[in-house]
Amino acid sequence: MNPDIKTILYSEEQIRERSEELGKQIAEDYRDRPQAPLLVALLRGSVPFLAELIKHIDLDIEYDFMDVTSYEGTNSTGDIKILKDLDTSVKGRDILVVEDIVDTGKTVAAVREMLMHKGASSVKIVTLLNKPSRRTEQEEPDYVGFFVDNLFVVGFGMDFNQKYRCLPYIGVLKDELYQ
Ligand SMILES: O=P(O)(O)OC[C@H]1O[C@H](OP(=O)(O)OP(=O)(O)O)[C@H](O)[C@@H]1O
Ligand SMILES: Nc1nc2[nH]cnc2c(=O)[nH]1
Repeated sequence: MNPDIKTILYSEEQIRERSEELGKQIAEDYRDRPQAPLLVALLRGSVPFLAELIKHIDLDIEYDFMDVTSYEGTNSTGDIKILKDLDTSVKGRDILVVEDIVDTGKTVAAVREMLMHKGASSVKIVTLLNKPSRRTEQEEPDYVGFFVDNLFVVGFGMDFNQKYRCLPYIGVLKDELYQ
């Protein structure tokens, strides 16, 4: 275990199993749609979850990336900036936004609005973690891996000042490191 980690909340195995359940559920829910969904993964945090999830969605899906950010350290600035937009057209498509965590909900609220504005047929959200205690927007993800309390978590894509994204599990840092 990384020496900076105080507690592991979800292990690699738990994440894999839950991603498999979510992938199967998503495949079932979209099976009868005329076209398979376009997965829109939000850089950078969602990459490990996207990689795990797509193994388990037995449909002819496509994926693309957007990079939007609002965080500095552990604080949301509330100001969403697009750093990279999609290369794929969303017009008339069912979109499934892939997130590592929904916290205040500001990121998914802004992305949902942008995608609907560009003519998506539907926008749903799949997130590995849901932290409803800090929600400020009326956003409820459609598919949730796990719930977390009001803790700043790292690992499996999630960073603290760009560190710890590559840990294969989700954990909490030792108190003295959150400065
Ligand atoms: O619900 P919210 O309060 O908006 O927070 C959730 C967002 O915060 C993190 O992104 P960040 O902007 O840190 O970018 P990253 O994915 O590159 O780490 C995370 O990946 C979510 O996208
Ligand atoms: N790494 C990380 N990023 C976040 N963005 C919003 N909430 C969190 C969190 O708990 N951890």
